[in-house]
Amino acid sequence: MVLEKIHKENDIKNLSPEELTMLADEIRQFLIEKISVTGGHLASNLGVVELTMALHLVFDLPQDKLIWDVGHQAYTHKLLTGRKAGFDELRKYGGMSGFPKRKESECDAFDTGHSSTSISAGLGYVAARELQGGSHSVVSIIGDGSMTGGMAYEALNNASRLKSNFIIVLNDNNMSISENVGGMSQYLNGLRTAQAYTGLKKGVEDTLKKIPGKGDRIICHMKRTKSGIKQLFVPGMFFEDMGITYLGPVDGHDIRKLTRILNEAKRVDHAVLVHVMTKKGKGYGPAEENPSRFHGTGPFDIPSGMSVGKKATDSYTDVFSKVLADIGKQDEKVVAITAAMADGTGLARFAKMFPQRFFDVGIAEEHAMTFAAGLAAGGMKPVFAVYSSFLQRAFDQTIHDVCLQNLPVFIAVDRAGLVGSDGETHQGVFDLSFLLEIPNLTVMSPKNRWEMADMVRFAVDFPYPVALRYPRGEAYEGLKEFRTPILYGKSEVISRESGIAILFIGHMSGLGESVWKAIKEAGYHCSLINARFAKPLDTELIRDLCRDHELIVTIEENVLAGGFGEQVVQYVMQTGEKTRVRTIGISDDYVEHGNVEVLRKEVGLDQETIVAQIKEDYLMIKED
Ligand SMILES: Cc1ncc(C[n+]2csc(CCOP(=O)(O)OP(=O)(O)O)c2C)c(N)n1
Ligand SMILES: CC(=O)[C@@H](O)[C@H](O)COP(=O)(O)O
Ligand SMILES: [Mg+2]
Repeated sequence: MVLEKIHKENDIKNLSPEELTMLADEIRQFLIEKISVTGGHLASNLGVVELTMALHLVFDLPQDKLIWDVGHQAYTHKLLTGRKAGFDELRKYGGMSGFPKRKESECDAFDTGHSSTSISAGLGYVAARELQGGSHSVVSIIGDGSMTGGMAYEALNNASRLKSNFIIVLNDNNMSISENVGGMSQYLNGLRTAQAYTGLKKGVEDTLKKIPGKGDRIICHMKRTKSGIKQLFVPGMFFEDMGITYLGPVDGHDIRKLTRILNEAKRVDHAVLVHVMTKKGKGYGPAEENPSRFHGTGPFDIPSGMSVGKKATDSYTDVFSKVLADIGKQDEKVVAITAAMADGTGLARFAKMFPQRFFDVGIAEEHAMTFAAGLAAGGMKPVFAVYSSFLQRAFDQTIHDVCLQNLPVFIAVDRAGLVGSDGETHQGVFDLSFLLEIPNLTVMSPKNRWEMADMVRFAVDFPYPVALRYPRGEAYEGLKEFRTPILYGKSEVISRESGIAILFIGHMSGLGESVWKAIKEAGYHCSLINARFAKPLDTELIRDLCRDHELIVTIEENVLAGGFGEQVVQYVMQTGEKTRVRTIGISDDYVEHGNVEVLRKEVGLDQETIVAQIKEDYLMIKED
C-alpha cells in the first residue's frame, strides 16, 4: 500500500509517478470505506484527490499556506498530513473535525466551515507576508459554488492590486451542493467549452499570422478589443481585466499537468487564478451519478450507495417543506428563496412544484435577505429558508432592509440549535441572541411537528417580519394533545401549578417535559409552559407566574448571552417581582462536533444536570 508510506506532510514528494497514480486510487478507496461508516462530505473530497496531491507536491507545508474554502473538501489534505488514524473518529465528539482546524494541525492554515472566505483570508496572509518580509506561498482553493458568494468578489477586487504572488485555485466541478447557479457559473461553463475551441483558435491565429505585415497587429488588436471574439484568444478575460492572471483550464485529475501549472503560477508576481476542472464524486459510481446526494452523507452501503440506519420519521424540515408546498398551491403570492440550500432546507419540493416562484440565489445569504425584502416591498410573500449559522451572514440586511421597513419577510431558520457533526462553524446557537434584539421582528419556535405546521401557516400570513426557528433532525412527536391555536405573542400553558415553572422554547420541549416529570416525581409542584414566542415575550403570563412561583426555569438551545432566558430575567427584574429566574442554555463558548445528544450532555442541556440545578436553586430559595 502506497498510503502506508505517508506518515506526515511532504512524504508524498518521495513517491514515483507510478506510486502517485496508485496513491490516488488508494485514497479514494480509503475515503469511500471510512465515510460509508462515519458519514461525511464524500463527493467533494473524491473530486479533489489529485488536486490536493499536486498541491502537496508543489508546495512545502507547513511553511506554505493552503487555505481551503468551506473546508468540506480537505480530507485528502488531512490524509497527506499524518491524520489517517483520525478517520475512524471523523466528526465524532473528541475526534477529528470534518473541516480544517488550526488546533488540529499546523498544516491547516485557516479554520473554515462557511463559504467564500478563502480569498480574503489568503490575502490577509499575503499582506502579513509582505509586511514581515516572508517568501512562502499562499494558495486559496475555492470551489465554483463558493465563487457565487459575495465575499469572494470583495476579495478579488482587492487582490487585483497585489504586487506579489498569490495563487487562487478555482476548483470547478460545475456543482454547488445542487447544480450551481448564476452568471459566474455560466461564465465558467463558457471557459470550459472554450477549451474545445483551442484547435480553432490556433488555426485562426496561424492564418492571421500569415497576412504579411498586418497579421500580428490584427491579433494584438483582437486581444485588446472588448468584443466576444477576445474570449477566443484570452480565456479568463473577467479575471485578466481585473489584473488577475488566469491560467487554465486544466484537467484536475491529471497530476502531471496540475503540478506543471501550479509551478507556473508560483512564478507570477501578482495574483493568479488557476482554473481546475474536476468531477464531483469521481471514482465512486453512485456519487458521480448523484453528487448532491453524496455531498454530505450519513453511513451508506458501498455497493448500492443506499443509506443504512433507520429511516427517521419526518424532520422539522420535512414538515416545513410539505406545508409550504401546500400553501404554495393556494397562495400565488408565496415565493421561496434559498442561498444554495434547496435540498437541505426542503425547498426543493416547492422548487419542483412552482419553479417560477422559487429562487436559488447561490451562496449569497446577504443578497437573499435583501432580495426577499425587495420581493415583499413589491407585493409578494417571500419565505427565505436558511440555516441558522448561515443567517449570521445576513444580520445587517435583516435589520436594514427587512425590519427597519417592517416588511413581511418570513425567515425560516433551519438547523437552529446544535447540529452535531459539522461542529463549531455550523451550530445554530446564536440566532436567538442576534434576532431578539431587532425591533419589528417576531421570533417563534415550535414544540413539536404539529405546532411546526401551524407556525409555518401563521408565519406565511403574518404581515410583518417573522423568524421561525427549528432544529435539524426528527420533529418531536410528544405533547401531541396540546394544539391550541397560535396567537400572536402568547405562550401555551401545558400544566399550571405553583412553586417552580419550567418555560421552554421550541424543541427544548422534550427536555422540558422530562425535567418537569422528574421534578414532580421528586415531590415538587411544577408548571410547564411552552413559550412559543421568544419575541414578543408573553409578559402577561410571566407576570401571572410570578404571583405564585418562586422559581422560573427557562430552557433554550442557544447561547445564554442575549438569549430567551435573559429576556425573561430582564422582564422579571423590571417588574420588581421576587421570583428567581434560572436560565439554562449554552454558556459563553463554541460547541465542537459530535453527536447532538452527547453535545447536549456536555453543555448541560440534559435532564440530570437541569434537575440537579433546579433542586439546588429551590433549596437555596427556601433557605433564604
Ligand atoms: C455561508 C455558507 N452558506 C452555505 C453553505 C453550505 N455549503 C457548503 S458547501 C456548499 C457548496 C459549495 O460548492 P463548491 O464551493 O463548488 O464546492 P463543491 O462542494 O462543489 O466541491 C454549500 C452551499 C456554507 N458552507 N456556507
Ligand atoms: C459543508 C456545509 O456547510 C454543508 O454541506 C453542511 O454540512 C450541510 O449540513 P446538513 O447536513 O445539516 O444539511
Ligand atoms: Mg463545486
